[in-house]
Amino acid sequence: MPISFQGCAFGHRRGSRVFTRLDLDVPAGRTALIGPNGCGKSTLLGLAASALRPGAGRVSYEGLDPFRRGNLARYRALVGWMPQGIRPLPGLTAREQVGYAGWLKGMSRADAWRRSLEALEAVELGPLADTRCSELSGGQLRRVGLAQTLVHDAEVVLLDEPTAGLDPEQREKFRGIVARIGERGHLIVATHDTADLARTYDSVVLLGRDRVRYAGPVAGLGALAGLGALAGIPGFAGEV
Ligand SMILES: Nc1ncnc2c1ncn2[C@@H]1O[C@H](COP(=O)(O)OP(=O)(O)OP(=O)(O)O)[C@@H](O)[C@H]1O
Repeated sequence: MPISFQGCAFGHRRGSRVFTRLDLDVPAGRTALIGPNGCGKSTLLGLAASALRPGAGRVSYEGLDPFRRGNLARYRALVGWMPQGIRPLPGLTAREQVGYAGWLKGMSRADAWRRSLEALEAVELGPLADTRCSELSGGQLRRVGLAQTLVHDAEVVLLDEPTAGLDPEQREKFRGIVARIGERGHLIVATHDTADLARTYDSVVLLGRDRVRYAGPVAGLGALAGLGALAGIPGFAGEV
């Protein structure tokens, strides 16, 4: 199991809890994380990325707990995270921004620089490597964000709504890139883009308020759709 949540409690503010006791083994391979607005998808990814620390319980990747002494840097080198809202760093080109992300993850400057171009090529942005990020479109900037998570060869890639706000053409391109990333390691993608889940993902985790309603193969979601359990998930067309 790539990422495991054991009895996790978390609230962004004192007195409010997104999770009171989350138990979840995220399936291996490509997993879509779906659920209604505000159910905690971004929070779950933030916990998986070790950007958020559970108030109780633990999150681990193959047994590695990021908050155990001395583990944090190693954990973050293994787990890449693309949060919502990638911002261009002032004055930096796409390659510089991606290389900087690699350096922050502990790569040498030379390795980060070399790998940054490969990561940009993996997201089909090689030709724009020397363009300033501030001049890129929203979809292109999202791909820079994706390259930032790939630059250090993470074994698990977490993407928070990577296709939100993209036009259908860019969305389709993104799906292809996501499918290729899934071939190299584990991938967990929070998404409202639920059309055609079976084409892009192996498994689905359906989150409800403070609980996991389903975790398993995409095909198993069909039965839930029949029970109306998917009502209220924006964009969910019913068919998977
Ligand atoms: N920084 C924050 N401070 C306080 N509350 C927060 C913060 N971030 C999220 N929340 C609250 O935590 C809950 C879960 O939010 P989260 O963003 O994880 O849900 P989500 O499923 O990703 O939502 P969406 O589908 O709308 O992106 C919501 O009630 C939200 O209002």
